[in-house]
Amino acid sequence: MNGPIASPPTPSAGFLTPTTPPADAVLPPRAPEAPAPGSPLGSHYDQCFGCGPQHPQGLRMTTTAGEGLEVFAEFTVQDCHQGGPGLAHGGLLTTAMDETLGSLNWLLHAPAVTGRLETDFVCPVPVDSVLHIHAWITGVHGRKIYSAAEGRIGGPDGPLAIRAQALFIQVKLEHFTTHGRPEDIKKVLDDSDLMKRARAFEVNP
Ligand SMILES: CCCCC/C=C\C/C=C\C/C=C\C/C=C\CCCC(=O)SCCNC(=O)CCNC(=O)[C@H](O)C(C)(C)COP(=O)(O)OP(=O)(O)OC[C@H]1O[C@@H](n2cnc3c(N)ncnc32)[C@H](O)[C@@H]1OP(=O)(O)O
Repeated sequence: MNGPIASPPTPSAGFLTPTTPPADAVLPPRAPEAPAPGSPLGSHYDQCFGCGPQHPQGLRMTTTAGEGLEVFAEFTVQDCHQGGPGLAHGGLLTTAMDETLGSLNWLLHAPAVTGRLETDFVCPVPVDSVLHIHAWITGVHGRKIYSAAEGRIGGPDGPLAIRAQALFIQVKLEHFTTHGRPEDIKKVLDDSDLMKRARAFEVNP
């Protein structure tokens, strides 16, 4: 409590990479293997906190392909998602946005991980609300995939509650096999269904 106030640490170099695409970014065509508009995208990994159907505490979100490079998802805010009394925790709302934005990778057939995710919380989201999320790709530049999303309460035209922009970076499947906990990777490698889903992401040469 005594003595001079320490000066705050400065962010390390490279921290402020934008989530808006550069002028020479492109909007690639939807991958030929991408699920048809209106079809569910499925879960990329059954233990994923966002979409895994086997995750005991997860959000179990499902996402639907839209036209072009867009997807739609719904997230119902439950008792266990509270931050303030009766209100959704902002971090969980961000997770729902991350999950939906990540699902855009199905449309490009490219495994990618979140590099940067920015979220604006526009209004509080009460428990029992259904958040309708719309996410779309705003540009691709090399391995960088830029995207944006909006979440509205109660319906696709409901009040805007949350806005996000993200930068995903394309990776090879080795990203997961190299860095993931070995026993979890082994389970995926030993499960032909899971592997089929993982391979469904790989870009055809
Ligand atoms: C066999 C088992 C498979 C099982 C899995 C199956 C399928 C999974 C496939 C896909 C998943 C699909 C859907 C997922 C849906 C939702 C889930 C939510 C997603 C997440 O929850 S995912 C977890 C959080 N996420 C991370 O855990 C990333 C940690 N991180 C890293 O792993 C590295 O950091 C990496 C790989 C990002 C980059 O590393 P790297 O060595 O490959 O590339 P490098 O550093 O050279 O960067 C190349 C260019 O990107 C720029 N760049 C790099 N990083 C940046 C950053 N953070 N911000 C801004 N710009 C960045 C550089 O500035 C450079 O730009 P430039 O080209 O202009 O120089």
